[in-house]
Formats: sequence, structure tokens, C-alpha cells
Amino acid sequence: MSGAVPVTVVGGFLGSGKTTLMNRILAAAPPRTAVLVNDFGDLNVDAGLIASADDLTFELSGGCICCSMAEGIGPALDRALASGPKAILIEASGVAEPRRIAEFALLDPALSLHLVIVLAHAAELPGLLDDPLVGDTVVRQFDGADLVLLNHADAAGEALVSKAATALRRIAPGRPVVRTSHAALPPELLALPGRGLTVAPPVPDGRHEDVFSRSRLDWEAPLDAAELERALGRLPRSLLRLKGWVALQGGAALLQYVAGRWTLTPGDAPHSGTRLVGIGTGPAHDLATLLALG
Ligand SMILES: Nc1nc2c(ncn2[C@@H]2O[C@H](COP(=O)(O)OP(=O)(O)OP(=O)(O)O)[C@@H](O)[C@H]2O)c(=O)[nH]1
Repeated sequence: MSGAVPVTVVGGFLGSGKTTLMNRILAAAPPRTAVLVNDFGDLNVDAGLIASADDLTFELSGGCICCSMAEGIGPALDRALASGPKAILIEASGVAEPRRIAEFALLDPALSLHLVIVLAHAAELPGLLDDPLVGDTVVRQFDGADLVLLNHADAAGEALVSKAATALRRIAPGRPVVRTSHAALPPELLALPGRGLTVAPPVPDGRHEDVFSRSRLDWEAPLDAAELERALGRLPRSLLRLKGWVALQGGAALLQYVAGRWTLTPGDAPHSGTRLVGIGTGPAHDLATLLALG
């Protein structure tokens, strides 16, 4: 439909590089690009890290828009549309199936689906696919992809990158796969035509909340950096992602923890104290205990 607002969906498992890619796309996006950010955690860390020039960022936290939020993707898209955007860019949560989000753009005549981009973490993908708890979710995340980024290629090593590329040929057959570091996508690929996704029958399985749990830490006293790093090195594999701002004795730092690797980057936190969200499998994690606080 002419005048329909083009929608781009960015998906991929926890920590694969979606927010990093969102910022790259936004840097070259037309004015009045609305941004919709779904964070599975209770605290929307990503929305604060997205550099949107216009004040058109819509946050959806504390669940997955593709299956379990009371205010799901439909109402959120309506709110974004009401702001009169030229384009809409959606960051799916790290457990969402991007196809289910993209289908809303197919069904709403005010929207036109432009592209579904799904990222894979080159070092993590093979292990995730073998994981009985999360493997199915990860496979389905590639179902609607027009374009796949094999990201974190810098940190993975050639053997793992090749292994992940082989797996992607199986789970995302026929899709262009681009190896990237820090989601540095050649901009011309954003003009790729989509594959003409059609609406699929509903998937009969449960909600992502049945598999993934979220946890949160609010802690006021400053943390000791060395003790924090020691605790991060001992976190269980079931804690897949941990992110947010930590108050260290020397100042604030942004913690980005993905499957056993982390960075702590000093910066200006938007709040005082430590505010972290964790996402994992099984019961919610007690972050204060895991981080040896108290
Ligand atoms: N070494 C390396 N780090 C990366 C790359 N891409 C992203 N990162 C870092 O990995 C961490 C997670 O990246 P994000 O862009 O936040 O990942 P995400 O998919 O949005 O994470 P969730 O929304 O929590 O699922 C951040 O510290 C990024 O700076 C990459 O290609 N190489």
C-alpha cells in the first residue's frame, strides 16, 4: 500500500548484538524513525543505550512481545504509528521469534514489512543449538530472517565462525549470511528486498516465559570491582545475560555480560546505585547471592 510505513525487525538471541545493530541502522536512518525496543528483563536497559535522534522511542519491558506481554506488539505498533513516523525499527527481545513480530507488519495495511534481520553470536550459536532448553527457540528465531548477521566474528576464532556458518546453512537455508564484528553491516545490505514473508500458522508451543526467567538487582552501596569480577567469573551457565549499570567504588560502569564473557565500561549512569537485569533458564536467579553481595 502506498504511504504504508516501512518496518524493519531486528532479532537474535540474548547478547547477539541487536542493540549494537539498532544504533548502526539509526545512524543512517531517515528522520522520524520510530524505535520500538522490547526487553525481556524488567528494566529496559537497551532503550537507554539506543541513540535515537527523534524522541520516538517506545519501550516494552518485562516480557516478550511475541508471546506473553499484556500490551503486545499490536498496541505498541499503534502507539508508534500515532507518532507519525516515516519508518519503524523494532528490536525484538533476545528470546522472541522475529517472525511473529514481522507478521503484524504484514497484517496491518498501514505498515509494510521491509526487512527482518536476525543476528547470531558466532561463538555461542553452536552451543545454543545443542542446548535442549533453548535450542528450539534459537532455531525458530531464524525462520523469518531475510538477512542473517554472523556477529561477534572478531571474538569467535575461525573454527567457531565456520561451525556457526555451517549451522546457519541448515537452519536458515538460502538466506544471505554476512560475517560482522560489532554488527558493522555494509549499509547497502539494508536496501535488500525482503523475501516476501507470509503469515505462518500459530506455533502451538508455550510462551517464552515458560523457558526463560528474568531477575533483577537493585543495590545502593557501591560494589568492589575486583570482587564483582571474581563473582562474574563464577556465574552459572543458566544465567545467559546480565546487563545494566553498576555503581563501583570508583564510579559507574555499564556491565554487559553474555554467556561467561563480560565488559565493564565506565560511563555516566542514568541513575544512582546498581540496577541489573538478568535473563536465564530455569527459576529466576538470586543476583545478590550470585554476586556475593550482602
Ligand atoms: N567483541 C564483540 N562484542 C560485541 C559484538 N557485537 C556486540 N558486542 C558487545 O556484546 C554485548 C551485547 O551486545 P548488544 O548489542 O547489547 O546485544 P543484544 O542482542 O542487544 O543483547 P540483548 O538485548 O540483551 O539480547 C555488548 O557489550 C556489545 O558491545 C561483536 O561483534 N564483537
